[in-house]
Amino acid sequence: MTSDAPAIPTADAARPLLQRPKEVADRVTWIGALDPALRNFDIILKTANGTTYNSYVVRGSAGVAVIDTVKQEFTEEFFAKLEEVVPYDEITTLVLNHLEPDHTGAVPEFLRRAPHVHIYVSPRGLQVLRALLKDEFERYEVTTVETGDTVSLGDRTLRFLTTPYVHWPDTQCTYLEEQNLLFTCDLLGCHYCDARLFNDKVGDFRFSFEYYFDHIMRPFKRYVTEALDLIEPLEIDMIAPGHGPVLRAHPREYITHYRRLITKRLASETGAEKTLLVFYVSAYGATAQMAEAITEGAAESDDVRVSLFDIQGGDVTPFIDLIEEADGLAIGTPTINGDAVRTVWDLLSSLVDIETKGKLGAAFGSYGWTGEAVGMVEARMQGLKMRVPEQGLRIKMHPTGDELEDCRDFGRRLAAHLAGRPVEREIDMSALLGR
Ligand SMILES: Cc1cc2nc3c(=O)[nH]c(=O)nc-3n(C[C@H](O)[C@H](O)[C@H](O)COP(=O)(O)O)c2cc1C
Repeated sequence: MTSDAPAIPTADAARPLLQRPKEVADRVTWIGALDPALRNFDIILKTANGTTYNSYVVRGSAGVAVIDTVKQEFTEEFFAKLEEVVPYDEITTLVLNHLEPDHTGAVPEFLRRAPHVHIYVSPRGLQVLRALLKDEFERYEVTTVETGDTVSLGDRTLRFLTTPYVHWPDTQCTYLEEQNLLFTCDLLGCHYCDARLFNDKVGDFRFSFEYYFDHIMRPFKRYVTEALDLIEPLEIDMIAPGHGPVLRAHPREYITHYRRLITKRLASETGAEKTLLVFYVSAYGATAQMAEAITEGAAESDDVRVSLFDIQGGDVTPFIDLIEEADGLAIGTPTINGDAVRTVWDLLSSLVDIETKGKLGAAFGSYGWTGEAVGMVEARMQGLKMRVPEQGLRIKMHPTGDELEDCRDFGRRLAAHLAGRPVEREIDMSALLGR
């Protein structure tokens, strides 16, 4: 063997990349876990590339902080990495940017091993931490922090930024001042597992980044905007999220891209100020007739643009962008076996991805004898915090000529609600006269 022959790898060195800690910046070390086989996250997300649970150690001259931990099943792997980087008695600080179990699974055991650490969470995080630790909570020193609060590690300073609802109420970001490094937890993260870790080294994760935004951040756009307002003025050399690649190449591009995703709007050709979408399903055409008459009535006003869609048996996901931008939503369904039709439930359940609070909602449909479906759709709309100003319109079997006129009136009233005009109602003289 010549002297320059490759060294025989030791068992340690043979461990796959990132079964070891990895330095991401000067005295900042990644000690997270890779989960390449994961195909479904939080029940709701597809994770074709698996994910990572990112945790970091920051070493200062007078203290060592651990930022977030990992999902419970990766606890041992996490401790193996942590112990390579720092002995427990040197750790002074535990920062929990977000208390969701995928970042706090190792926290109870971590605190048993390092009970002396000082924990920093947001005020809302405190409630979740209490629920996580139960009786053990009282044993630990916990401080709540808000935007502008700092913790000194000697020659390193952690500054906190409260960023609620991205995507849990408790979320915060932590900024390592001396290195312009922002720990964002779920914000600007994504489910993408690649042991090369850095955004300039891993495969193409753009799809995962947008998919994560669409399903995790999009329902909270208002809050994400506030969070971006808070972090944008910072000098940022690196963004270290809780999932997916560490963003060291062009980190600000990712913030800009979030802005683009938040403000994305479809092109509109009309000058109408408000939009109403009418969706329906219909087995025998009765609800379809109602939908057409409602559309006709609503479309009489110039200030509301009305669109009609038959969604029977179809995939509803293409409508989500449209619904997000619409001001109002009317949904028609017959009652079939005491329920609304499945496609209507699909549509309603897919609305969790967008903000529906305050949008106008209305339900209508034909029925034969019990007619529960309309009330169910209304209840769901109310559950989504939509404004439901008109009682749902139900018609027994196929509508008569008069009933079709009722549908047009219903449409006219929906348009008036949307445009902020006075809502005219026909006065029921027989009711007034007590007949
Ligand atoms: C399979 C089936 C089940 C039904 N179940 C109910 C029911 O539980 N309650 C009810 O009020 N009407 C029920 N109906 C009656 C329909 O709601 C009624 O025919 C309605 O007019 C259909 O509207 P469409 O033409 O828009 O589909 C049922 C109809 C079918 C075909």
